[in-house]
Amino acid sequence: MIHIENLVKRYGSFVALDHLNLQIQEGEIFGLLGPNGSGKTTAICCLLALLKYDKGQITIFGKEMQPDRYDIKKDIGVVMQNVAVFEQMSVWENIDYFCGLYVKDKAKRRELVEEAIRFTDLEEYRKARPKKLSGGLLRRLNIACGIAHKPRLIILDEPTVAVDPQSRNKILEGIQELNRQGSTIIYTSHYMEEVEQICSRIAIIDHGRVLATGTTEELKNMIKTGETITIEAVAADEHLLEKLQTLPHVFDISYEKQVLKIRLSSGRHNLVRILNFLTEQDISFGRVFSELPTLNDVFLEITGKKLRD
Ligand SMILES: Nc1ncnc2c1ncn2[C@@H]1O[C@H](COP(=O)(O)OP(=O)(O)OP(=O)(O)O)[C@@H](O)[C@H]1O
Repeated sequence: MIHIENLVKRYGSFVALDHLNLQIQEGEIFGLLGPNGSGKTTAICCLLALLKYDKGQITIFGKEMQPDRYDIKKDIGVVMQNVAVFEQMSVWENIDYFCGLYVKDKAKRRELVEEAIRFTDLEEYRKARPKKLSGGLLRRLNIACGIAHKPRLIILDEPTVAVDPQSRNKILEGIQELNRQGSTIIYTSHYMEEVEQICSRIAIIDHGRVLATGTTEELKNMIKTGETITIEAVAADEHLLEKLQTLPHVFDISYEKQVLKIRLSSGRHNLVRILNFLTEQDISFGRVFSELPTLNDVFLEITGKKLRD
């Protein structure tokens, strides 16, 4: 559905997109995951031909994207990071206005507006003006305005930033429902948990480049970490840490404030082996837990830094 090839965007001498490549298939919830400033919004703005770029090619629905390709744009719904609604209009009127840019038939539009209101759970606020709404409700209104016309492609740029947990869950459930109803979704975020929860495929980006693409499972399989074992309240010395380092599958150990973190490549019986070893050495310990890799581990291994750095 979307091909982005070798996209380069510079702001003056600063390279915001550095030969970015993306392929998005129809029916996906595609996550663009990257830290603040990695180029997500710039990529979206180039994709929509809202920004000129220096190099590269973009096709959407098999057609080359240009600023005046309204035949492409009419099938796209966009929810940008900053809420953009009219203060002087009610919730209902705002959604009706934006939907009216695409749907001229009044009866059909009424149906679509009602559906968008139900969908974002804004029924009791339909007559309210935006300034009476909380941050979370305002974001839901912003989403309703972007999706009411039921576009084939929906692009959401960090729709859950600064949103309360209740609204956040509603937004995430809503996105999955839109996808089930047939829309392809592009979802940008720097929250790895959200991306992991809803996206069928993910591109990890940093410094305007795609570092890795795949399903969550595929991304996790690309890295060395298969399991992280954390052991609390353990008194370890250099000697013990050195011995632990020689156990099978162990490739990284950190020890701070009596908390031992051991990263291992995948393998069977890792946890049992570590605990047996500590018992043999007569080392006491507190809580123990083993975690499978997260997208943060993927990001950490690929870039050497945490996603929220
Ligand atoms: N108009 C501009 N002029 C100069 N630099 C810009 C401009 N817009 C963005 N940038 C820079 O380009 C880089 C990419 O920004 P962009 O907003 O695309 O990142 P992002 O991943 O969407 O981050 P965020 O989550 O903070 O929005 C950042 O370093 C940003 O400071």
